[in-house]
Amino acid sequence: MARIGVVTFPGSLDDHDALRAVELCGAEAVPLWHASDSLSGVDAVILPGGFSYGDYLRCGAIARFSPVMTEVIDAANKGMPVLGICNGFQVLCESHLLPGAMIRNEQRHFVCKDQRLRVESSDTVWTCDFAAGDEITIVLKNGEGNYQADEETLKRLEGNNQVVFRYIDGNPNGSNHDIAGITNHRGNVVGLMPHPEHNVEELTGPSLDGRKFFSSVLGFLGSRV
Ligand SMILES: NC(=O)CC[C@H](N)C(=O)O
Repeated sequence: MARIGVVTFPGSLDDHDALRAVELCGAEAVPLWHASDSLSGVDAVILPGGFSYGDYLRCGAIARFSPVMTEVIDAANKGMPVLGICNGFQVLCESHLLPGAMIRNEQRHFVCKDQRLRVESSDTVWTCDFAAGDEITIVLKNGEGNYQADEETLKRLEGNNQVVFRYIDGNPNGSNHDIAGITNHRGNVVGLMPHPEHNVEELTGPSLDGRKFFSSVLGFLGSRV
């Protein structure tokens, strides 16, 4: 059975939902601690949502220096699947595993809503069960989700098909090019602001669209073994 680790930083909020989603989708969920220098032999890592280190300095700026991140960066550079959800996406940008940066939402307040997205790329280990062009609904909840990158970086992301998710039916936070999620060149590291781990059960809704993130990576790991 594939083993997927979920890192808990001081101030993480959605680590338990991520662990639960991993289990619901058929993998072994492995809690990982920010101060650890081991990934406990996991096959993939999720950096969850929340307010790591109280969002001091900038969201994700302190978490990036956690001992466990040295291991995550090393494993990601060797091809391990890594998914950063919201605060996790912010940590991935601060770690330079993904380009660009997040600033305060354009309207200067926290946004919490069911967000429509278009899947732009199924060429990543976390989205291979989607088809490019699929439209999905995933919960969005953050204060600093406004994705910014310089023109050259945006051009490169668009040209290499590294924009994975785009906001549709309105841009909720001012992100450049309506970007909701991106991947690295290799397609093993994905970061997005909306929360797939909250969209895996009928009871809580608003969709089951989050399940495909987990089935995608399980398929990838299965085919790799
Ligand atoms: N839901 C989250 O992960 C929140 C991320 C971050 N703390 C923000 O407010 O932007």
